[in-house]
Amino acid sequence: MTLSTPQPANAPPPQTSASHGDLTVNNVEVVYHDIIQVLRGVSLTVRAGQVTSLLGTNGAGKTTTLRAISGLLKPENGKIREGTISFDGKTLSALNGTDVVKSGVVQVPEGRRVFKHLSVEENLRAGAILGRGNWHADLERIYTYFPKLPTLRHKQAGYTSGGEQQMIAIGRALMAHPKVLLLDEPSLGLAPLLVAEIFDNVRRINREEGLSVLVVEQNANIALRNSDYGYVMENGRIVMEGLSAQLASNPDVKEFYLGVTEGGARKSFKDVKSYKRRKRWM
Ligand SMILES: Nc1ncnc2c1ncn2[C@@H]1O[C@H](COP(=O)(O)OP(=O)(O)OP(=O)(O)O)[C@@H](O)[C@H]1O
Repeated sequence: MTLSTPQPANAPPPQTSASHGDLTVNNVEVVYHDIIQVLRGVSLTVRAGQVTSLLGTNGAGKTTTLRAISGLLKPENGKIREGTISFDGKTLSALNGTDVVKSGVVQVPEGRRVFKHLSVEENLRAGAILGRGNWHADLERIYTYFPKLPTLRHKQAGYTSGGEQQMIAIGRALMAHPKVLLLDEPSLGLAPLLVAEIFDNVRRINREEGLSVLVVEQNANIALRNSDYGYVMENGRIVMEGLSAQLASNPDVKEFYLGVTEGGARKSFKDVKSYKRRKRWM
C-alpha cells in the first residue's frame, strides 16, 4: 500500500494521478431537479487501503457527494452535470446503484435503514446480494468485528438500539465484499462511547482487510482521529484538505469544527484564515 504524499493542511488539491484501487471524484457538479446546484466542482481521492474523512456542516453537500459516488442521485431527482467519478480505472459516474455495488463500492446509508421486521441475521444475509463468498463464513467474519451481533442474531432488528442498528448496517454492507465502504454519519444520534466503538471497529476492518473507507461526518473530532486523510467541505466545494493529523491541529479546523475557541464566539468557516488562503489558489 502506498500512502499519499504528506500535504500541508491547507494545500491545494494534489495533482497526482490515481493509483491502483483509488476512488477519484474529479471536478463533479451535481444538480437536483435540473436547477438546484449543490456540488460545485468537487474533487477528492479515497486512497486504496486508507480511511478518508469528508467533514462539513449541515447542507454542505456531503451526502450528495456520497450519492453521486454510489449512483443514488436518480431517485432524488439529481444528476451529475459535470465531472467524472472513477474507481480502479473504471468510470462509476454513468452506472446505476446496483452496478456501483458490483464494482466494489458499497454505501452504508445515513440513519441506518435496517429492515426492521427482519431478524439481525436476516438483515446481514440480505447484504450478500452479490453471492460472493460463503455467507456462513461471512457472517462469522462480521461477528468477529461486531461481537455484540451474534448475541442478537434472532432478535427483530427494529427492537435493537441505534448503535446496534449502525453495526447491522455496516455488517450488511460488508457482506457484499466491498473494496470501498462509504459511511454516512455513523455517529448520528449515538452516545460517545458507542461512536468510539463503531469507529474502532471500522478502523480494525480497514487495517485487517485493507478496506478503503470514505466516512462523512459532522463529528470532526472522532473522524479525524480515525482517518488518514481528510477533506473539509462548505457550500458544495472542498475548502481544505490534508493529512488527518495535520487537519486536527490546524487552528481554523480546531476553532470551527473541534470547538476549541481561543476566547471568542465561533466564526463562519468562510471568515477563517485558511479558507481565504485556499480561495486565492482557486
Ligand atoms: N433530493 C434533494 N432535492 C433537492 N435538494 C436537495 C436534495 N437533497 C439535498 N438537497 C440540498 O442539497 C444541499 C446539500 O445537502 P446534503 O444532504 O448533501 O448536505 P450534507 O452536507 O450531507 O448535510 P447534512 O449533514 O445535513 O446531511 C442542501 O441544501 C439540501 O437542501
